[in-house]
Amino acid sequence: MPSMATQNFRTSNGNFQNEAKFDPTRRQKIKEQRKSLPIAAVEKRLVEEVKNNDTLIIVGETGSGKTTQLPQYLYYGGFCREGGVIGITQPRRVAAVSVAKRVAEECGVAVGQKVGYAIRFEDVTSSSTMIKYMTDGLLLREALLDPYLSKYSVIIVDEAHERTVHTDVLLGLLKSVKEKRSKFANKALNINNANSLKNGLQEVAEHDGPGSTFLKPCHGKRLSPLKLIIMSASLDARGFSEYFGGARAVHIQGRQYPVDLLYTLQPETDYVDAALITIFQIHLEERDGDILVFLTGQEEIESVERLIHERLRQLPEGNRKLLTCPIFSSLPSEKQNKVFRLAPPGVRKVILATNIAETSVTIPGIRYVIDPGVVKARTYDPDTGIESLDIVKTSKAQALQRSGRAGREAPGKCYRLYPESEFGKFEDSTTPEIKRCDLSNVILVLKALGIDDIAGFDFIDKPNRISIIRSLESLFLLGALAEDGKLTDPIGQQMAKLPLEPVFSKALILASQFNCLEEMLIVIAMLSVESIFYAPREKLEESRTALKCFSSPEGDHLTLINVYRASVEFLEKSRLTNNNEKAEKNLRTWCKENFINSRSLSHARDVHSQIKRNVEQMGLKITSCGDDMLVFRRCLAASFFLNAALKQPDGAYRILSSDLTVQIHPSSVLFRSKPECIIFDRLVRTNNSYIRNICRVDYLWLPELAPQCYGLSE
Ligand SMILES: Nc1ncnc2c1ncn2[C@@H]1O[C@H](COP(=O)(O)OP(=O)(O)OP(=O)(O)O)[C@@H](O)[C@H]1O
Repeated sequence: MPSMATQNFRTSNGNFQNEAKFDPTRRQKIKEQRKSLPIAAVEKRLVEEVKNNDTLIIVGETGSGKTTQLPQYLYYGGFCREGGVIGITQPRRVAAVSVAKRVAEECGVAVGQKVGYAIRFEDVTSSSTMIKYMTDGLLLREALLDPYLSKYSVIIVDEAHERTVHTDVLLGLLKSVKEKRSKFANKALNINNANSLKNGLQEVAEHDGPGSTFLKPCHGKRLSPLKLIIMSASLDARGFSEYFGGARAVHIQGRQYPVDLLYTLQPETDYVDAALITIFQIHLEERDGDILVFLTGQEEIESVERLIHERLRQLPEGNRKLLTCPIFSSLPSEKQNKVFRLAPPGVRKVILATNIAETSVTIPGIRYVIDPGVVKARTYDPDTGIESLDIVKTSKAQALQRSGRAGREAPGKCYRLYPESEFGKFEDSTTPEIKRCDLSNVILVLKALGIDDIAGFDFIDKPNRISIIRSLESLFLLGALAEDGKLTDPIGQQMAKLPLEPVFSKALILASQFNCLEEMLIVIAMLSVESIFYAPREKLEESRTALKCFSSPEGDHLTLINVYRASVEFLEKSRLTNNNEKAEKNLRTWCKENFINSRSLSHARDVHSQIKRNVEQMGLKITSCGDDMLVFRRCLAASFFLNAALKQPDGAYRILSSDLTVQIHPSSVLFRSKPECIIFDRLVRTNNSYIRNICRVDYLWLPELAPQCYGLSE
């Protein structure tokens, strides 16, 4: 075994990362696999292209090796020689984590050494990290602390075709950072002594205008020009090239293995049923290989999982070796990681995934992909200010990405559950998310970066003007923006520092004034994860009885506090007589008995410690309101006032800020009691518009605590 120093790294949430594995046979296999990738043939040319061009657009087939190989080529090509880091952004956490793990393995190091990743609430990097995978949202946050992104020598924006709101904002930001760094480097080249270097820096800062924080290069290093690479398998290279002033675009030819595309003869009326039939058809008729099925959400995935198990029971014993593996964004990462493990020999794995498995990831073993051609996408109605999730058709680019999850280790097949003629009618690419989402968060980040003229920001696609106005309005009402549109000090500045939705950040800041920050930290952590409670259909009554032990007549927020505190109390007691591992195990059993999703709860505990650290760093006072929950509810009303609703004679609710009529979701503890006035956390649209996470408030508190919204006009 080669001797190489390995070290365990602790993540911010205290977990240890995998140690590097040095199985020589596997290393040899990986080495050969890397050599056979289409991108390997053009390694030298690609490095030259990056040397010669400050902005480069790379388009290459799915699986050709862009995400895993290019950063390594650049590393060996000398792009980290002066200590610069190669940063690669991904739209999704699961891709950032799984690709970093793969590349670390290819390099023979433990994750967190030379190769690491950072996602919200989890940083697995160290001072020796030179290749860093991260989500695009995380890089945006880094820009708040280091506006020149000075530690990076190269930034690769991967899967740019997805056009997430973060990718779009990042592209605009990187365009300007790149120009400034080039200007800065040119200036520095012309300057011979330290004094004039200082003047040169001053000049750049003055040119950048008031409010610029770009005076000093960070980390005490000289800034070199930033190399920017935009990458995807399905990119409108021309549009991106134009946006970057005629940037060079290169195409990597060839794919690793062929993928056969199969279409249905007729349109399917029930895609879930069609998916089920196809799963079993493959399972019973096709040779070895795992199946990846794209579905639209957690509920659909869980129901398909149940149906698969039901149908399996009807098959002869020998045909039952089919293992289901769900993956969706609210699933805790340890569970998400399960899909990357190979099934035992002789067992076929069927992965039921949302579009989080659509790009970048390689799931070992996948030979078959089932694509119903639909996806759940964010939509935003600027007239009501309401954001919702709707099921829509995928674009051609998405279909291509989905089929590209097969054919990565061997030839594959993609079953499209629609006729070929339908495919022709799909949009070429997905509508950029920035055109269909609430912009408050983005605006807050841009303002914190000193970009005040939001409408004038150089977006690759401009968002809707009404959406901008609406989001500016809500930030103003939340007290984050002053009348001149600038971030307020300290509220707006503090809100921008927290990696949370603006309303959550505001709630934490207000809670320190209301002396209930301890309670609010718990609530925000619990609201940041999904499905704390689970209610299996076959045990509905039992789960309802369990919930009653925690439920508060005041609503879901207080109920969540009760659950969190009861779990902490249980864990502390258990630790008195057990070691930590056993105590955690006991907690999982306690969760199971109480129909609480132990993984979600553990995720909430991680989020809690992270945001607690954040508010402590900001100097906020963490105190408890004790038994006086009225104070806490008043604080909720003062924060979530934009989500206040009044009961209507028919039992429905009217949202005061938009006049929209909604129903309380059946999962709420207030579903039956239906108080007069409430605030809620989120709206979900299925056949009905439902509000979730609800707390009873007093109608009269609204004009008192949110006069900017509900004050009586004179
Ligand atoms: N975790 C893994 N296990 C096994 N093979 C892997 C793994 N990750 C990558 N590979 C191999 O490396 C190849 C290249 O993957 P990579 O993600 O770099 O491709 P890509 O061009 O970025 O694809 P995409 O456009 O789909 O993101 C895959 O096709 C696969 O053969």
